[in-house]
Amino acid sequence: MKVFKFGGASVKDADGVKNVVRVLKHEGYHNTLIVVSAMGKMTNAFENIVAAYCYKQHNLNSSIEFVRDFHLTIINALFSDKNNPIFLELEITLGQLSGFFISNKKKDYNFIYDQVVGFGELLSTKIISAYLKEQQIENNWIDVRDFIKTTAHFRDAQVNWEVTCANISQLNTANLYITQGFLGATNTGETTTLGREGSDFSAAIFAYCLQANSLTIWKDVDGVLNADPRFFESTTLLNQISYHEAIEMAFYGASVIHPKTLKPLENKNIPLYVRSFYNLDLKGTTVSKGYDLVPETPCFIVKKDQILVSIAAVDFSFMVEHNLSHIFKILHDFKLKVNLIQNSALSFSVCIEDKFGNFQDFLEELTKKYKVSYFKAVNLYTIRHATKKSIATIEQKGKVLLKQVTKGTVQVIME
Ligand SMILES: Nc1ncnc2c1ncn2[C@@H]1O[C@H](COP(=O)(O)OP(=O)(O)O)[C@@H](O)[C@H]1O
Ligand SMILES: N[C@@H](CC(=O)OP(=O)(O)O)C(=O)O
Repeated sequence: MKVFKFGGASVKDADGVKNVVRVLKHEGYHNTLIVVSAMGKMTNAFENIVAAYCYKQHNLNSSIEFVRDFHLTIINALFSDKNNPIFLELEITLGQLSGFFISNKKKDYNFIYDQVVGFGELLSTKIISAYLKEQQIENNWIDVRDFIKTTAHFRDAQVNWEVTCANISQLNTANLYITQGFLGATNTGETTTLGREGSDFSAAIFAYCLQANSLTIWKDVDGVLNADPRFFESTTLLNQISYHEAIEMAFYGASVIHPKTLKPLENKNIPLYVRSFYNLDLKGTTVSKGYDLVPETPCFIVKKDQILVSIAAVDFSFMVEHNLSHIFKILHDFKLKVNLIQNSALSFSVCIEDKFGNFQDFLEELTKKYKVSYFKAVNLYTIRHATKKSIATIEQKGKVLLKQVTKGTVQVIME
């Protein structure tokens, strides 16, 4: 069996959905399970619905209307028969969302978030499944929440591998299935999510439990490149990457593959293909056992909008274990993601990402005990397989605030 994953970018409009059919016809679609994300940027739109409901940040009805219009435009373009059941299905699904708001008694933001954003994947898969049927491609729509079982850590649920694999192994590998990325469920049936951009991971879970022959992630780029083409003018396609190299790249922030995707594949030696959904003749990138990097070339990863914080003790005492463990506890308490650390005798620098908007509260807590200075909106560049020339390319972009060199990897924070 093979597993395909189509992300939001590949199904952002009606042409994207038509292109899924083209891919399936080109590649063959028996013995295949397809994992799909919410269409385009719909997860962000559902986040706005959550904010409207929880914080009254937007108007709830108009936020839901926006999502409804977006999907309606797509199905209007896909289905000429306006009696197709998908039109009713859209209303029923959005009715379930409104029903949740009426019946919900819980105040937990993370719980509410997961119950709401999951509708993005439910809608995208229902629409694609209906369109495949319309195109005479018989397929089985399955609800991933019956298969991937997780802990109740809403927004960052951990997979219960044993139960999940037992569920998934019930699938008939001769069929074509379509299911949702990003979602799971607790054993009492509440929807959970695996973390933003987690659909790659969902696809890897299916590949692992099905002992699939391969996982293919279809992208709007030719494969994994040596840099994000949005930020670098000239890039090189990487033909082959080892699991280990890919894990390192994803860990440092190469957003083309979600970091959790690779380990399950490596454990069962399942190759990952990253291919262009535009150009089906290209081979793309293979991530597998074997050469680390072909061609061997410096790889650039950029993380934007970071904060560089320098911390020193007020009494000029050394920054050693007890200070550091205290600082890490505060970082953890405020859910700040640490992307780089560097320390000297008297100061400790940390490059952080403030995903949840907690930086001001963190600062207040930290300044009770430490002298703190910081630079906001800095960029963190990581160069794997760095050469003198590649480092110079980055350093000429502006002022270097911090540089760290470890074997083969150079990290530079630029103002
Ligand atoms: N090293 C890289 N190689 C290729 N693409 C990259 C890389 N790093 C970041 N990207 C970006 O990842 C994008 C594809 O990922 P994404 O938009 O999240 O797709 P999807 O919605 O299908 O998951 C590309 O358009 C590209 O800008
Ligand atoms: N829709 C979810 C999950 C996901 O992985 O999406 P994508 O495959 O489009 O990155 C998100 O946007 O976070």
